[in-house]
Amino acid sequence: MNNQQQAPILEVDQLNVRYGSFQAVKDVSFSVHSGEIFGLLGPNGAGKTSTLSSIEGLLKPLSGNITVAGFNTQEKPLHAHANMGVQLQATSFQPELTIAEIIRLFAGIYGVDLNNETVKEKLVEINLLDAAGKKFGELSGGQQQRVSLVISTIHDPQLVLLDEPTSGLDPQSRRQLWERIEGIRGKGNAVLLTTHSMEEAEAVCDRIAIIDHGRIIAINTPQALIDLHRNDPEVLSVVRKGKVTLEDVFIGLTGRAVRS
Ligand SMILES: Nc1ncnc2c1ncn2[C@@H]1O[C@H](COP(=O)(O)OP(=O)(O)OP(=O)(O)O)[C@@H](O)[C@H]1O
Repeated sequence: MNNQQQAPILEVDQLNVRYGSFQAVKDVSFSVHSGEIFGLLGPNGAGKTSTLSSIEGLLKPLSGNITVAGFNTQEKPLHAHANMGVQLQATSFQPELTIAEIIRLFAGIYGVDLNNETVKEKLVEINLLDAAGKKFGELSGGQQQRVSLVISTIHDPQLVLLDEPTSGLDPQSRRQLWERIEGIRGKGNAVLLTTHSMEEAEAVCDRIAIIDHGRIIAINTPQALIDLHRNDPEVLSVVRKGKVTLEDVFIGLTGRAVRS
């Protein structure tokens, strides 16, 4: 049985999010399966973070159902949360704590028993063993991202949620992070990420959803989206170097206008 036939690890059904009178997410439905990296792509303000925050339980949606590992996030939030890992922003970490202290602290929060040897293994995993005693605030952006990713997976969750995990990283750090994200998939777990990078979406995502003005306008593999839309007049009108790319399809589908 392939993973698409199993029950999805994440199911978002008819999600609607409203801020006051403004509806940011409109009838969004999609599912993510074990062993899959799924990307949410969309212009600024499209509703990606609102969707992610609803899954994480940080935002109460107007309507819709979300299940994680079979648990409804509103009815069984603790069970749902136990099965997800959320990448925290750098500002969520106390800058005066060392990396080793942060790993121990979050292991405690997640109820994971780490001894000195397993903390060391985590540090080796993110190439930061030599920096174990460094304060978080002294790390580079790339190093902070690596710490943040290891924290989000410390309890080996079945679903990992990453909001623009590689923004601001140099190509080397970005590649390294891609490999770590692929490592999560390699263990049979699932990743839902948001990104503005079409290169990233093509390189690591098995499937992507393009979201615009709060609605999903396409879901497919990156290659299938290119193949399906390569002859659309809107796509052809934005092709730059003769070969249709995912970015051409994205701009063809979402329009050229810069969002506020
Ligand atoms: N707390 C809030 N109150 C009012 N409006 C909000 C709030 N948070 C988000 N919005 C609006 O909802 C819409 C969707 O925002 P969201 O952050 O989900 O988009 P996004 O796709 O993640 O954008 P970006 O790529 O810029 O991060 C935007 O128009 C935004 O201005």
